[in-house]
Amino acid sequence: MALAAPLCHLLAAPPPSTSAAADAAHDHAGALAPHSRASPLRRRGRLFLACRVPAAAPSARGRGVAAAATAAGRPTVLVTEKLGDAGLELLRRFANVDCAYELTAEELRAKVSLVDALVVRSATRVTREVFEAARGRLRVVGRAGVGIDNVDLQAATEAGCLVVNAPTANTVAAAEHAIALLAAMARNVAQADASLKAGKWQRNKYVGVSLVGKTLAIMGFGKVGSEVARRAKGLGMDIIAHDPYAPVDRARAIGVDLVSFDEAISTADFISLHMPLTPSTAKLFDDETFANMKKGVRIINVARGGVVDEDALLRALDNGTVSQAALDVFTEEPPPKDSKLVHHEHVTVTPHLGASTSEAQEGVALEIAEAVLGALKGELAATAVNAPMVPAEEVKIGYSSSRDPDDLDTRVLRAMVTKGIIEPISSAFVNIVNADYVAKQRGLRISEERILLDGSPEIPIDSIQVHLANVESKFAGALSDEGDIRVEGEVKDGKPHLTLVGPFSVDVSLEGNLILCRQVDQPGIIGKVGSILGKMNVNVNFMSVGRTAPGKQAIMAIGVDEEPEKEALKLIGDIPSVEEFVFIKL
Ligand SMILES: NC(=O)c1ccc[n+]([C@@H]2O[C@H](COP(=O)([O-])OP(=O)(O)OC[C@H]3O[C@@H](n4cnc5c(N)ncnc54)[C@H](O)[C@@H]3O)[C@@H](O)[C@H]2O)c1
Ligand SMILES: O=C(O)[C@H](O)COP(=O)(O)O
Repeated sequence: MALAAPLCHLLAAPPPSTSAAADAAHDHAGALAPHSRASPLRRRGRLFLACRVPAAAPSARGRGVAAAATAAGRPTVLVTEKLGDAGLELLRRFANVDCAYELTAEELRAKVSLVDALVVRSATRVTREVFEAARGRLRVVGRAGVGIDNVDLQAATEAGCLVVNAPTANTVAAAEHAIALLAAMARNVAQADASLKAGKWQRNKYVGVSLVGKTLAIMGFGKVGSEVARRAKGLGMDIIAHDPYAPVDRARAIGVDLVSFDEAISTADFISLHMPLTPSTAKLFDDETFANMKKGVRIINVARGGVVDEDALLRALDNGTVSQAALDVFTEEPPPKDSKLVHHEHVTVTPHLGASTSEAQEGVALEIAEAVLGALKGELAATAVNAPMVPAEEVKIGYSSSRDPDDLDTRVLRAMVTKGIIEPISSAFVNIVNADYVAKQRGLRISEERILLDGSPEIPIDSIQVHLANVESKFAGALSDEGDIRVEGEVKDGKPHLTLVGPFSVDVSLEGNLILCRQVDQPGIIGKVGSILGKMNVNVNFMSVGRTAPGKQAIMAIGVDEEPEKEALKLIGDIPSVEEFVFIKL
């Protein structure tokens, strides 16, 4: 949001330097350091911030991307695996696209610092080292498919890089492949095909088993799992499913019973795996699990090789617990050439072809191209897998709006408030992706409140209030006696304006250079400050004055075109009635 970050930035004070960036901020502020005679400069206090925001205010991230795109030309997208033509064409309309397949890890690290987005499928390992090598430039990783186990999401989040996937376009393809493997395995299609091509005619050897009336357990009743269930029902199979997170109603609606893990594995004739690879599903199918299965069970895996302990599966095949397996995915891809599992006579294999239909690949490519381009434009991606979804707690942000609270997405605003608070006091780069993570890491916990107004729902947010405890302020005059800082702002003609600082009303455009000066209200101060700036060749582009009461405390907000010399700031500070001032570059 255009306003939230500058307002918070305005009030956050850099601590003693703890990093290179903080050092730089201090050095920069050396000539510009907050100055006060009357009170300690950095008082701890509470920040209360309220600002008005118009409907059309663009997101800060969006503006940043647009600005970057304008300054540096089109964004660059690196595509490291084969992508459908329609998706590539779409990407090429808005970005420079570098298709570089089969890169080594080293080559990927070398390229990634030169691109704004990276598009991968399952073969590219986007590791922490890749995000580190990107050195902050990489803004989006697009996974042209579902599984994101090849992307280090934690490292992406820490680097402020959004990860988006294409979760729906290959669902049917994967389900169809599971059914193809199920039928092929039951009827020994692959083995019989190889035998006949080798000149043999082995009708007795390849007697299969029927599917009708058999129990199929779907492990992971998500998009692919439920499509497999529908299709298998059509084959006359009885379907049970295990999924700790699947809604019972959805399963019931397609005639599937959700059962426990133990019941599923111990009663099924066929087991089809459709859960993601996560730390909790890794090697879920191990010796113990196989031992609890019905003797002679048949297993299909089009999910991820890593959910199965492949050595344990081999043992289960050898001892007859598992009579057949059909595998599209492997722990290591491609699997070693001499893999006993791949060469096992009771195992049917395909080289990770679940998503490989021309229809699915075109769909996935378009889905991911749209998501990546949207993310590069600063839009909130619906398929983001690491954007913050859960509000943090403690610092309180209130949004006054005429919109239904459910129709109010505040992630960008929350991120910008966090950015305004954290960036000036650290070397962190904060954006929509990592804001909650960085805030939590630094002990800044945020809660949000929506205040419903009577008005037009066309205007998403009318005002924002932020309560922030235990921040330090560069400008002690903004602190109330209770230790709160109150700031108000409003966006006028698309520009953020500061309208209140603590007890002082002002009207200041939050752009460019700003001197905030607190003094005792008396005639002549404006002239003195103006003449110092004039003598130093600093052009004043606006000035706004506010006071608590005649003759009491007053504030001057002065917009200046040039950054004043240290000497000019010192002279302002030396004016007897000036109690403190701060120079801010916005
Ligand atoms: N072989 C391929 O080419 C191919 C193609 C598409 C998808 N996939 C893989 O299939 C998997 C599923 O894809 P999807 O689109 O259905 O995803 P999905 O997110 O819609 O479904 C996954 C389901 O697994 C469930 N789950 C999570 N942990 C579980 C556990 N411990 N036990 C049981 N269920 C659990 C989730 O609740 C969810 O309902 C993914 O790993 C994906 O990568 C492979
Ligand atoms: O998770 C997926 O979408 C599938 O495993 C497909 O992977 P692929 O894009 O490498 O074919």
